[in-house]
Amino acid sequence: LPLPFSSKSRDFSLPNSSWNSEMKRLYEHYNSQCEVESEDGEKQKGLWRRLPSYNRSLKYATGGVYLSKLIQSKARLFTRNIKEQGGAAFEYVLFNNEEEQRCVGIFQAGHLLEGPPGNVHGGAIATIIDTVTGTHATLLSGTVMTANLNINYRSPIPLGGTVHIESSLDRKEGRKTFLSCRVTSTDGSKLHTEATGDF
Ligand SMILES: CCCCCCCC/C=C\CCCCCCCC(=O)SCCNC(=O)CCNC(=O)[C@H](O)C(C)(C)COP(=O)(O)OP(=O)(O)OC[C@H]1O[C@@H](n2cnc3c(N)ncnc32)[C@H](O)[C@@H]1OP(=O)(O)O
Repeated sequence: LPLPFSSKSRDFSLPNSSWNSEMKRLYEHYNSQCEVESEDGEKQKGLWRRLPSYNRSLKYATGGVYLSKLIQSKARLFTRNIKEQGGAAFEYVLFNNEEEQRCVGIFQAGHLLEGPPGNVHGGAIATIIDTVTGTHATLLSGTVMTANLNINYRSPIPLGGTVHIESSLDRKEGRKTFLSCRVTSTDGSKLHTEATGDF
């Protein structure tokens, strides 16, 4: 596994007591497809892989940028830095399907992410889309940055609710990777957000 995915620190993408039933159900849906049992009872790699998630990536930063010891020790990943008890902000887990070049995020939006009354802030939605597509682009193409993220907000996401996020590869052009992303209700019937990203 690439370095950011292989740390020994706490893995934030495992179920915790703040997860609602939809979050747990979808987690189980994908997690049960990460390992399959063959006819002779052997365990085999499945279609999906759960991606672990840690609260810091800076200690892995390389290159010539000067990072003070203070920043190095205090830096935390934006989506994993809320000290309050679990469930207050971003609860999410990502699963990758390498064969189909699809990456799925299951996202439960906590009470600290309010924008319009009772609904999730558009910036928080952009953040989780950037996280899913950015991670997907990294898995597909190695080290990348988000160059462009285009978002259409179609229907509000209720605060406290769980949504299904799916990123898929549109095309690669030289060193550019183009992805599409859809945020829907967990049963897929309601479209919340559509986005495209260039990395
Ligand atoms: C994605 C990272 C994932 C990491 C995963 C780690 C493991 C998991 C751990 C934790 C998961 C968390 C995951 C979080 C994910 C968050 C990701 C972010 O939010 S990244 C921060 C926001 N992005 C910036 O700050 C970029 C700022 N911009 C730049 O640095 C440059 O502009 C850059 C690198 C994007 C391009 O600069 P140039 O100098 O390399 O290249 P030039 O020549 O300008 O462009 C190359 C080609 O791209 C097009 N291009 C450039 N900018 C574009 C734009 N805005 N829109 C469309 N095309 C653009 C150009 O037209 C050119 O195309 P032609 O080759 O000519 O065909």
